[in-house]
This record gives sequence, structure tokens and C-alpha cells, in this order.
Amino acid sequence: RWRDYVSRLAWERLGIGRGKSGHLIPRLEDALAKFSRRDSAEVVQPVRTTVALQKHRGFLGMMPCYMENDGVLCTKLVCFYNREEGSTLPPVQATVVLLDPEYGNVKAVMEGEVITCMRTAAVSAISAKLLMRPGTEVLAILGSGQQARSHYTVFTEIFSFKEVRVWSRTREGAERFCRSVAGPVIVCGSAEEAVRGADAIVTVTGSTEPVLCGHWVKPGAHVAAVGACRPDWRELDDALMKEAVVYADSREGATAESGDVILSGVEVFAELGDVLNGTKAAHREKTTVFKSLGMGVEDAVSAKLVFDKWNAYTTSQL
Ligand SMILES: NC(=O)C1=CN([C@@H]2O[C@H](COP(=O)(O)OP(=O)(O)OC[C@H]3O[C@@H](n4cnc5c(N)ncnc54)[C@H](O)[C@@H]3O)[C@@H](O)[C@H]2O)C=CC1
Ligand SMILES: O=C([O-])C1=[NH+]CCC1
Repeated sequence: RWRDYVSRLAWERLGIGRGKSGHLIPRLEDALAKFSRRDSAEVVQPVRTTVALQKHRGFLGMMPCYMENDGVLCTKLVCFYNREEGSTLPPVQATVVLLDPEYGNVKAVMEGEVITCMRTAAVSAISAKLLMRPGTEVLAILGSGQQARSHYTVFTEIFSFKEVRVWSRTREGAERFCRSVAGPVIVCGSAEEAVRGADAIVTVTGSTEPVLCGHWVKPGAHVAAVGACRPDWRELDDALMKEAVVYADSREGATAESGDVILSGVEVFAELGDVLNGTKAAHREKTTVFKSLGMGVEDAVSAKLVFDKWNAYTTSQL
């Protein structure tokens, strides 16, 4: 529990993740841009190695990253599961290890679930900043777990939606979600009802089959697709993948790990970092999909931020 306490204290009391005033989004924008320049002095980050935990319907992902110019060496160990409905076991457990790149010693071991939730939501928000049409009013969230909550928090801090809708497999799940967030949400009885007419859609489910169909999606909407991080798992159907301009965090990651990309046979048009670097266009006028897989560099800059804030906080208390 102390790890959890330290991590939440850092995030909440130090204002790390707080939308407009927080430091997280600018750090992640900088990291995504550096990653897409493929300069090994800026970022070295292989595609995540995964080990199947077949007996437990899960995977261990190992996510190292080295940022030479910034002096950051980090790795995350993340276990994620395709749990049975009703399971009370955690869906994702993560630990982030920050090392000294010169000596190789461990500087900090951090609870990684809050980092994973907040950095993933912040990167989805960056995709929406870049790709969502201006004047968007309706956000739909499919899924009601911990990523749904972090996405609700970050998206409602950064954007001004008139309406936020949620759909979950069970009504209880959606109602629990409503009680856990600080703001209004409309519970929808089906995924279709939630997304019809929505300007922005976030898919944060543990599904391995499509939950979002292209013909429900308003032309020009932006979709941040966060689940389905295995080559045979889906959240989006072929119609949507073929209709949309597809962006990813990492082209190699999407090509190796995303069932939505691999099984639909579509090309990734650009990485978010390419758009941030100005080397690829942001097609706001079209339907866009951001396929998020999660990257070690996102964990590395988030962990460095937590570490620096925590050091400054504890020093100020002496
Ligand atoms: N792209 C990224 O960087 C990251 C992606 N993820 C992925 O995001 C997804 C959500 O993660 P969490 O919120 O932590 O999990 P969670 O277990 O807290 O929430 C999952 C939600 O999906 C729903 N769900 C599960 N199976 C479903 C199905 N067959 N159809 C419809 N809904 C279904 C559950 O009812 C729940 O509302 C997972 O797939 C996870 O692996 C997680 C962390 C980072
Ligand atoms: O980036 C990440 O931490 C994860 N992506 C899929 C499950 C966990």
C-alpha cells in the first residue's frame, strides 16, 4: 500500500497530471516527438517483449527505454490480463524501475498502475488535441474500468464537452463508473447508443472482439483506441479501420501488436510524434483513429517527473 500511497500523493498533491496546468502532457509531447525522430541519442526503445502467462490468460510485458541526452534509463514490467467477466483480480499490474544510466544502479522502484493510467490517458488526450475537430461537444467512452476513469479525468480537464456518455458490458459497471468520477456522465444501454453522434470516442475495454462498428461513427469523429494490445485482439471493426486515417504511438508497435491494424490490413498513416514534428499531416477533417499500444518512453518521462517532483517535495519538507 505504501507504494500506492506515494504514487497517488505525487500525482494528486504535486499536480503532476492536472490537465491544463500539469507538466505531464508537455513532457509526453516532447517524448513522442523525440521517439519519432528515431535518433538513438534521444530515444532507444525496442518494441515491448511479451511473455504469455497462458494459465492465467495474461501477458508479462517488458518495456525498457534509454534517453541518452536526457540521462534517463527506465524499464517497466507490466502484467495485463484478459480476465473473465466478474473477476475481481487486477487487470493490469505494473512496476516502473528508474536506473542511473552511468552506474546502472536502481534510483527508484515505483508503483506503475497510476503512471500507466495517467500517461495512457494523457497520450490519448494529445491525439485528440492533434486530431479532433474544433467545436467538439460529445465524448463517448466504451468501457468502465481504470483506464475509463483516467481518460474521463484527463479529457474533461482539457476539453469542454457538453455531454459525456459511457457504455459498459454491465449497467452496474457503468453506474459504478459514474459514482467514481467527478462530473456528469450519461449511461447508455448499448455501445451504438453511446457513440452515435459522438465527436470523440475512447475505447478502453478488455475486449478481444470489435466493440465499435464503423457505421455507427459520425464522419470526422476522432477515436482513441486503447485496448486490444495483442495481435489477435480487436476493439474496432474493419469498416472503421478502413474508413479512418490511422495514427499510432509507434509504427513498429502497431504493426507487431495491434490486432486492429494487423487483421484489418490497414497502413498506419503516421505516428503522433510525426504530427508533432510537422512531418505528417493531422487530418482533422477526416475520421481518425489513434491506435495506442503504450510505449516505454511514456513511462520513462512520467517516472522521471514523479521522481523529480517527489525529490523536490521531500527536500522542501526538511
Ligand atoms: N494502450 C495502452 O497504453 C494501454 C492499454 N491498456 C489496455 O486498456 C484496456 C483497459 O484497461 P483497464 O481499464 O486497465 O482494464 P479494466 O479491467 O479496469 O477495464 C476493462 C473494461 O473493459 C470491459 N470489458 C472487458 N471485456 C469486454 C468485452 N468483451 N466487451 C466489452 N467490454 C469488455 C470491462 O467490463 C471493463 O469495463 C485493456 O485492454 C488494457 O490491456 C492498459 C494499459 C495501457
Ligand atoms: O503500455 C502498457 O503499459 C500496456 N499496454 C497494454 C497493456 C499494458
